[in-house]
Amino acid sequence: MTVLLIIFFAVIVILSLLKLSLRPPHFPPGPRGVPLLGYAPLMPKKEPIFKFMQKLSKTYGPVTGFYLGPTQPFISVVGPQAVKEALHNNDLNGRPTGAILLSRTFGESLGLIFVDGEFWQEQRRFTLRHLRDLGFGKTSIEDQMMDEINDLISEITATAKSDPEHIVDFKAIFSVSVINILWAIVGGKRFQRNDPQFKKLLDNVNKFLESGNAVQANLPVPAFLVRLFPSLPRRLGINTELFHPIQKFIEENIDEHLSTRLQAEVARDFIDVYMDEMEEQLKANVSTTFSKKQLICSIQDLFAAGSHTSASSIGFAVLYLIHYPEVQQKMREELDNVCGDSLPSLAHRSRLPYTEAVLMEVMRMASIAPLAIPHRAMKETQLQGFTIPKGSIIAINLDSAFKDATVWEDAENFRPERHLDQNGKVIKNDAFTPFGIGKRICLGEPLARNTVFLFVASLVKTFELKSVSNKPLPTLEPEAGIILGPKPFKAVVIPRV
Ligand code: HEM
Repeated sequence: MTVLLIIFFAVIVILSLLKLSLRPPHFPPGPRGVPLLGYAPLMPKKEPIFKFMQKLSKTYGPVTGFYLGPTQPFISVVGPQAVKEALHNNDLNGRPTGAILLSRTFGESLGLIFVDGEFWQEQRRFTLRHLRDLGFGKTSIEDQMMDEINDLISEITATAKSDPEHIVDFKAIFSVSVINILWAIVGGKRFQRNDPQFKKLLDNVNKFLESGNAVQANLPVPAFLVRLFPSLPRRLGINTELFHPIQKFIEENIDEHLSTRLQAEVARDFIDVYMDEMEEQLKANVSTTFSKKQLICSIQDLFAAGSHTSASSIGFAVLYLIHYPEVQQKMREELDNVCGDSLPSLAHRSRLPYTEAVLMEVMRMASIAPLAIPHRAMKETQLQGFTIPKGSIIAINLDSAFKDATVWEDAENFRPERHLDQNGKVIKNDAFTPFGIGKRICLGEPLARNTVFLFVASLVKTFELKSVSNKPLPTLEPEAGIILGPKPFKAVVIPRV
């Protein structure tokens, strides 16, 4: 083993020296790193990576290139034009396959997020089709959403009433509601808001997404080292062990589905649909991408991508509305005019342009997925006139497009009106792509949009949300991480009569 390690390190020293001096022709400009480790050790530890990359672009331009470790090219894409070009370039549709990331999924390329090629296409197409059939983004799931919203409203009302100042703690309050909507489609079950086991699982997802960064996750650590030292990803800031209890929970649910499924019974949810397909393909004896492990990892990905993102968006909306009470009031007036005495529904949505504009502005300002999810060059390709080598990791800075001064007037200010034309109709700016664009666009976009709309609109219709008197306004600065969430905050909640 010692000999193996010495040979391994000798090879990477040589490769590193070669790479640092010999960048491929037309490689994007960027900083040089140190031998062996590339630019990784020079990256800031405290500053958010997406902000640091925006700073680099001021020196090197919209496409910056450097090496992580001795052999891994890393490309940072900043600004609306470069971001759009990168997202539409199908050669950049791959995902990183490094051993650190794979340790999330049993050391294999499984799931929906960190897979690519034909495997990804088949699994994504199947998942999207069946989640849609089961209610994703459709009004058929609206009743379920409204149950969750009513449940949340009851809890917030009870908490506000039990406090003499009507103060409610908004820490992690939305996650269970949001995941219950997803889980109704995937696993056909609902969890109690205070179920400690379920809360712990969601907490693990949040911890994972709030730790680590796009650079550490892609350090080119060889798989044998991760196998030898399973805690290595955690030590490098990517705590993939947090997913172990989630995988166990998902597997138990799949087993329960198998044991309770009656012959000829129609599929109850996504787990049933998936297991049916798997069985059929196994019976037909064809080579298949379907497996129980893949189902566990797909559900894990839906969990990871779907809970913290939607919950953070709702949390940020509440936070911005506390900071901008006049916006909150204007939104409430529109909701009262259009919805009368009832809670907002999806049918009202097209008649609520101001509410829509507020939600768009929250997503622009909060920019919860500032670097999208890293892409990978499937083959050598061109971006903004530069050559991107095969295998490069691409960090696409969505946040930079949301704040670009050439596209947005007073970009740093919260101003929902910017999303409306003179007639008060919603307008869509090309640079505003919170769910990404192109083939890798967010798989949960319709569900997320409906969820965030119904929750925020219902909260504003039901409550007046205010800052706590004699306390500074809660910060709008996000909790750092791969996905940005609001820092824990409290607000005064006055139920409207
Ligand atoms: C407000 C909430 C959400 C936002 C802002 C958001 C944003 C994003 C973004 C920016 C990407 C990466 C696009 C790229 O790499 O180019 C993504 C991917 C993804 N999202 Fe979402 N998302 C949200 C909610 C959800 C929900 C609710 C689900 C599932 C239930 C979901 C599932 C996924 C999946 C599976 C991917 C990977 C798609 C692929 O690689 O093919 N997301 N999302």
